[in-house]
Amino acid sequence: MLKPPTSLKSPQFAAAPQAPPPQFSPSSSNPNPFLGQKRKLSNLNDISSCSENKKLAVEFEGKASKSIPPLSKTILSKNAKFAKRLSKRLSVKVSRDKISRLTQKPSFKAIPPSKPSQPTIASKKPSNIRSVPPRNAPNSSRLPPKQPTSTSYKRPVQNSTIPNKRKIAPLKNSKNASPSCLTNLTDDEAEPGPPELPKGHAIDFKIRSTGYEKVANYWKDKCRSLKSILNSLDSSFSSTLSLTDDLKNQLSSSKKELSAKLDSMKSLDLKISDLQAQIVSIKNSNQEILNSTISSHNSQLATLNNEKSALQNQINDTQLVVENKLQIIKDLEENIKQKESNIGDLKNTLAIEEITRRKLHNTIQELKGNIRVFCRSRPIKGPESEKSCLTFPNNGPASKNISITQQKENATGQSIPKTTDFEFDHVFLPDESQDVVYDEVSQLIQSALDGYSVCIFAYGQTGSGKTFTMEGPDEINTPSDRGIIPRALEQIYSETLRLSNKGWTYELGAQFVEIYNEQLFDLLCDTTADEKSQQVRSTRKQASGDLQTTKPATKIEIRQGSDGSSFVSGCSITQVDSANSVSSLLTKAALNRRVASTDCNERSSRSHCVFTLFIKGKNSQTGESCNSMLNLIDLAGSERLNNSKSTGDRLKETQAINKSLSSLGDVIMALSNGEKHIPFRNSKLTHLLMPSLSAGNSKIMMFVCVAPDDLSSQETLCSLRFAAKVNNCHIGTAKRHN
Ligand SMILES: Nc1ncnc2c1ncn2[C@@H]1O[C@H](COP(=O)(O)OP(=O)(O)OP(=O)(O)O)[C@@H](O)[C@H]1O
Repeated sequence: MLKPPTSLKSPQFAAAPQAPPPQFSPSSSNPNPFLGQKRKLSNLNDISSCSENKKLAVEFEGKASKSIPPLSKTILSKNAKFAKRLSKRLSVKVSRDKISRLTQKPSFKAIPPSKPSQPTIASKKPSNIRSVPPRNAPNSSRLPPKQPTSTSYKRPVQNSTIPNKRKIAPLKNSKNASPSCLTNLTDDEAEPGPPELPKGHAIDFKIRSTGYEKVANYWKDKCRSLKSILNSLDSSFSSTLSLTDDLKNQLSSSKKELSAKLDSMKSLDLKISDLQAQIVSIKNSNQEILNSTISSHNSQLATLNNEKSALQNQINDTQLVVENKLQIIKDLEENIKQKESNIGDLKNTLAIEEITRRKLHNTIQELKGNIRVFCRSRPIKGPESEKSCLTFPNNGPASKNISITQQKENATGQSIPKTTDFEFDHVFLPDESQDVVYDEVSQLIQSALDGYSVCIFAYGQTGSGKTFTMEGPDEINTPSDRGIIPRALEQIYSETLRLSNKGWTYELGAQFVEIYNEQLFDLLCDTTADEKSQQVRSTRKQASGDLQTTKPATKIEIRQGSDGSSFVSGCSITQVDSANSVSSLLTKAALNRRVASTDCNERSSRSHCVFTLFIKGKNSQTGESCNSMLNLIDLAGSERLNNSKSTGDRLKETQAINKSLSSLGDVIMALSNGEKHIPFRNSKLTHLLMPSLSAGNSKIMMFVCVAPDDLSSQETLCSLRFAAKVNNCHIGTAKRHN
């Protein structure tokens, strides 16, 4: 809030126009009526201006005093100071002291013409109006010395008062005149007016006129300075008015802002009331939710308490049941102890029964013959399908007969079919699966686990199905494709696990030897392919008589032990202690055999493969033990030398094969005939199989594999004749090896 300028409220400001002395009123005695009239007009203007200023000051004080900016405040302050000074000059110094002195001069009558009273006035002029000295005022220093006043002269005080009162009266009634202004004028009226000048006195008149002229000039200057002051005041008031207008504008804008604020306040009040209503509604809804939640929780709590009591009842019941069960368990434990003792007895009985079973099984095998010959014909291939030399009389599930028909020329040169019939322990038809074949073999495998040495041969010409029967096809897609060797290994391994429940523990060691050109090769060795290839090349050169071998082959030899038993030195034996080891060793053997076949043409057909499984078992319960061998032999092709028309290396291969096959026949015949000397050492094959083929030690099974095509009829016939010869052998009962 800005305060209005205090100077504008001062009563002295309004007193400024009261300066004119009362002695200048128009009077009939005034020798210069023009000057008196001018003085009157000037006083009126001053008073009017004073009233106007007062009016503006009051207006300013009433309306715009509350918001004057600092600049206008400064201007007003300056104006106020100036007005204050002006008021002092006019009201105090001029209107009272100076003018009264001028009017109280001694009577002109008493004053000599050479001593006018004007110098006295000039010498006592106030310092503050020094800036406007009367132009004709004589210098006080040059004034003549003061003349003594005449005693005859008296100042007519009351006469001079009346005209002044008459002149000021309208100002009293002026609407804008301030009380202080009127008061000052009244005080001046109380002073005595100027003495009337004596008439007809030339010298006095001259003196008086000179004095009046000086006073008039003095007041003229005063009026001019007052007018200039008045002009400056007008300009300052005009600026104040413009400021007032600005303030009015600001006030109106503030009013607008205030109304806008009021409107926003109203809207805020509305929002607040809405929010309060929302709060109340939310409080109510939350209270409802809380109440519902509390009630639901209370109901849940009640339910849980019911469940808890029910569970407590169940626990009590369960504890009773548990106590009963514990009692039952005690009874059962006693029963178990009793049963365990019974089981021990039964185990002993079972072991005895197992011994009995083995004996019976062996009896059955002996009744079947310790040399058994099975015949298996492979299926007819595409080009051979037109004609087959084989027929199967008494075709059935247990067929034993097979017939081969050949075209023979009679004495007259006519082609006459000639059929030769053979009977074996079992004849497998071409479409019979590997499973059916293995069913007949598995009983003999069981004999190997029971402690008997077993030899299973696959004999036949090349391409008749020997490898298919012993190992399976080249690509085994399903377990049913597998041949005798993988199935036998699997059976023995699983059987050792089963027999472990009966106290048996077994050690299984596998050996896989290839006999090529009367040389032994280890198919389970870790020899690299290069070493194997070198080994094979060396063997081929040795076989062909070229002694300049670059690297000697790894020597695998059959040696005689101190106890007379033979064994293979330098050949690795792989422990079979898991199902994985069974498959991995067969994979390794097939890989080694394939590498050898690459360097030696058709080697797989020209070599014997002997898989030997060494079985050592011990029964911790019965104290029994067993030590046996299972030999699974895939023989080389049995082509006749004359028919093969081989030459060179192939001829030597054929000769070596025939030699070993005939040695095998000779050994079997010798065993059958009961001869004292069995020619095991005539070939590497029979020498290798000597421990298994020794008299009375083995169970022998031979698969004679035949091809059904006409072109192979002669070789098929030879194979069937060899098998029939073996089938007629009786090598006595096999001995069990403990
Ligand atoms: N019973 C059978 N059923 C189906 N296919 C057979 C059967 N026997 C043999 N074969 C197939 O006949 C072909 C020759 O068989 P395999 O190689 O076993 O004869 P092999 O007598 O071992 O010959 P090699 O003496 O040359 O080794 C193979 O393709 C084989 O899959």
